[in-house]
This record gives sequence, C-alpha cells and structure tokens, in this order.
Amino acid sequence: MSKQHNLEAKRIAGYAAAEQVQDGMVVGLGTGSTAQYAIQRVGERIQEERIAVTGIPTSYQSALRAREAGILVVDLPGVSSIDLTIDGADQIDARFNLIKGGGAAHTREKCVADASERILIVADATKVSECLTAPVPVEVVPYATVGVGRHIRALGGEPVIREAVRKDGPVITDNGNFVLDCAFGTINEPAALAARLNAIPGVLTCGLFTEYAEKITVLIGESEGCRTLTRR
Ligand SMILES: O=C[C@H](O)[C@H](O)[C@H](O)COP(=O)(O)O
Repeated sequence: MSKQHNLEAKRIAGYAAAEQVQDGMVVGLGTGSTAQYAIQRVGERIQEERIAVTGIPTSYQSALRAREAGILVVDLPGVSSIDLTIDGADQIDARFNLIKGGGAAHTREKCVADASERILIVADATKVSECLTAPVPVEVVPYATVGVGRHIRALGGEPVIREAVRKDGPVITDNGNFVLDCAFGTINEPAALAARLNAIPGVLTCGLFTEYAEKITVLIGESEGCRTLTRR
C-alpha cells in the first residue's frame, strides 16, 4: 500500500467512526494519525449539525487537535463514564487483542478505553494480523529502566529504548516516562504476557490491550469504503 493510499484508508476509517457520534455523547478521543481524522470530522459535524459533544483526550496531541476542531475538551477525571471512544491501533489480532502505543500514548488510551462503554478501533488493513507479532511498547518510570529491561529479557523480549526523532535522547511520554519497544516474536498468549509486563516494578503500562474485545468494533478503511471486521 502506498503512503497516499494508506493515509486515504485511515481517513475513510476515521470519518466513518465519527459518523457514529451522536448528539450529547461523551467521546474518548484517541491518539495517532487515524484517530486525528475522526477528531477532525467530529469537529466538522459539531459545526454543520450543531450536535453537542464532550471530548475526552488521550494525549496532548488529541487535546490540541480537538481544541483546533472546536470540540469541548474535558479531562478524564471530569467525567464518570464515556459513551464511545474512537482510537487507532498498531496491530489487531483475530480475537481483537491490540498492540497500541506507537505514539507513546497507550497508558492514557488504556485509562480512557477502560472507562468507555464502546470502543471503535480505526485502522488501515496493514494493521490486521492473525496473531500479534509487533514490538510491544512498555511505558517505564525512567529510574527503573535498567531493571525493567532485565525482567523483559527474562520473559523472552528484546527491549529497545525508544529514541526521539527531533530531540537527542529518549522519547518522553505525556506522563514524563520512557518507552521500551519490546520484540517478543509471535505472542501466543497476549493476556498472560500483559499481566507479567504490568507486574514489573517500574512499569506503568504495556501496550497490549487484551481485556476490551467485547466492547470493541474494528473499522478498516479501504479504497472502496469502510469494512467492519468480524471477531473470531
Ligand atoms: O500511542 C499511540 C496510539 O496507540 C495510536 O493509536 C497507534 O499507535 C496507532 O497510530 P496510527 O493511527 O498513527 O497508526
């Protein structure tokens, strides 16, 4: 898939998800290039249809984009529940386990997912895979980085500290932490791995989302339109 086709697929998925937002909803706003299209389209619908939407951002990126789009933004502690969250993913398996955190936002994304009644995952077709195989982002308290790396190697992973692109040194998350990208090869038991990773002292959250399949709908953008994926 060319970069242009890929962006168009993301736009189609993001826009389709935004159409599911209804007047009066509290909506979780995901992070990343696909979720940004949904934010943009929700903003347009607020202008065009005069619907009332309260947006709950999952990152500074989504808070800023939502503000630009004219969406009223409230932080997560300001609401008791979220009607619908629209978010992207780095990989989606056949059972709707996810790998998230390519944008280092997975901790807040998981908090928002947890508070949500329904979750729309928007992606292009390259994100769909029978099993999870992509590196797992793990948010780590900087003080604990070396020890966490040792635990991850003992679990069979190969951790790499994520480097910033336009700054020397590590990526710093919105929570002030580092991210270790951890390659495990094919992940046969994602829930068990997530539990082990999340139990390491100094780990804030790993990017494996394994507990939300029941409330997830996956929308895949394609040149002919948007396809809803069936969970197996
Ligand atoms: O931390 C970032 C998020 O989990 C993103 O939703 C994920 O990385 C997908 O991003 P994109 O839509 O840009 O591929």
